[in-house]
Amino acid sequence: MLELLKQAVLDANKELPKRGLVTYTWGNVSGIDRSSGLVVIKPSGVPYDELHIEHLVVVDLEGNKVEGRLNPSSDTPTHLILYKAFPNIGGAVHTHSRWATVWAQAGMDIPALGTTHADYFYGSIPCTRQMERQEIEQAYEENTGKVIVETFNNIDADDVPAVLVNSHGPFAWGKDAAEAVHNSVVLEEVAMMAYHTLTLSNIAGVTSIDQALLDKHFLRKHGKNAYYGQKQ
Ligand SMILES: O=C(CO)[C@@H](O)[C@H](O)COP(=O)(O)O
Repeated sequence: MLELLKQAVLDANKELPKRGLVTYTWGNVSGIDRSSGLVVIKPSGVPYDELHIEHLVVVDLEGNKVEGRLNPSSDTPTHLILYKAFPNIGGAVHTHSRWATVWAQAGMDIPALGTTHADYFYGSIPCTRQMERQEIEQAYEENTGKVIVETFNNIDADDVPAVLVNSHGPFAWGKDAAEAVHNSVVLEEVAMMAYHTLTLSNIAGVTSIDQALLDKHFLRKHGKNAYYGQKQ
């Protein structure tokens, strides 16, 4: 089981540069085996074109290294907090993808402006609040996870599988590492579309997708029947 997970996490990490979501060693992908509670994650600082399966690091949910000679990603504490808080996810990804990072640096939620967004995200993609100096200076990566969970206090993480970390960049997740990367790719696309839509909207006056259209596109793709915006 763990070997299959390692291969899936390796493939997902290799997908990031293929999709143009990372430069150099930025970003990281992890996956969890829920039966054992073990997490496989990219090692810190290893270029993607040099990454091999034996480089991957295995940690438990407390962050203890179980397997691997390299250090786990510096963002490991963030990934672990997401796995603890969001029980249905099996994979998580962090990138500095350009358009999503633009929204994160501006501290702005990405509004749902069209059906491309609505097919994957049931509403705005939130940006976390700015962190306090102490949260930054002490255990930044762990506090990043905490502020993400705080942001999702009233949002179902299964319905909006992505977040923008203020002044930093996006995290996305899914049922496994591959789906987490898929959601990260779509996030980057809708971040660019939204930026340009709002730029044009000064003329067209567009502010948000019609609720019925949001319901129709999200709920039908995720096995829920829309009834005027009420999930059944
Ligand atoms: O966000 C950051 C740094 O700002 C990190 O995600 C790096 O982009 C990748 O760190 P490692 O996974 O190599 O430790």
